Amino acid sequence: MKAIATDLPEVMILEPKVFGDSRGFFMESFNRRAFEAATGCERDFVQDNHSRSRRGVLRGLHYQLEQPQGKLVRVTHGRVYDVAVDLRRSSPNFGRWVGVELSADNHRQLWVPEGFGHGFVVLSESADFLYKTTDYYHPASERCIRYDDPELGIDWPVVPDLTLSDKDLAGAAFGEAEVFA
Ligand SMILES: Cc1cn([C@H]2C[C@H](O)[C@@H](COP(=O)(O)OP(=O)(O)O[C@H]3O[C@@H](C)C(=O)[C@@H](O)[C@H]3O)O2)c(=O)[nH]c1=O
Repeated sequence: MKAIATDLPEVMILEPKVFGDSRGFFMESFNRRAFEAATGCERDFVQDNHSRSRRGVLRGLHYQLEQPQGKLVRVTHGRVYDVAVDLRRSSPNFGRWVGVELSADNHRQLWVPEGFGHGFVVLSESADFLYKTTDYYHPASERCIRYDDPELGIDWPVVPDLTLSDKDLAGAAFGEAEVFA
């Protein structure tokens, strides 16, 4: 497992060791010890999620105010551009974001800790997106910030015909959103 820093110190790219041979490949997609060594974070992951989306689907930017979730995210089919935004008012990086391409080919994972907003857009014909979370789904405290908030200024790749859920279309402006202390 190789850890690669991003511009936000708490957000990390993890690259599992991939063993390829004539049959295909093998990798440890999660190893608690390796995760802790790479990130310095001790976590109990309690939920695994899997979504499938077609090209141009954009999900985000999501977070839960209560039961905030750390997310270890990856793609097993296709390609996405994945974004994490620091939503902790006390952070020197409050409002800053990082974006990383995750794909079935690059096997990259992104560790998005609690206190960050998260979203992605699908770049391939379809994408299977898998992630582990450190707390349970808590719809009552789920929040969404608009992906295209001008203050955040996320540099999303250009993908024609974006598709968003009604919930995501109704996302809050960053400046008006309830965020973390
Ligand atoms: C996220 C989630 C959704 N659901 C249900 C609620 C709803 O009926 C259906 C679809 O939910 P959503 O539209 O919220 O799914 P989606 O837009 O894929 O939400 C996800 O987006 C990405 C970007 C994240 O970071 C995740 O944490 C999560 O918020 O699935 C669960 O049962 N458990 C869950 O953990």
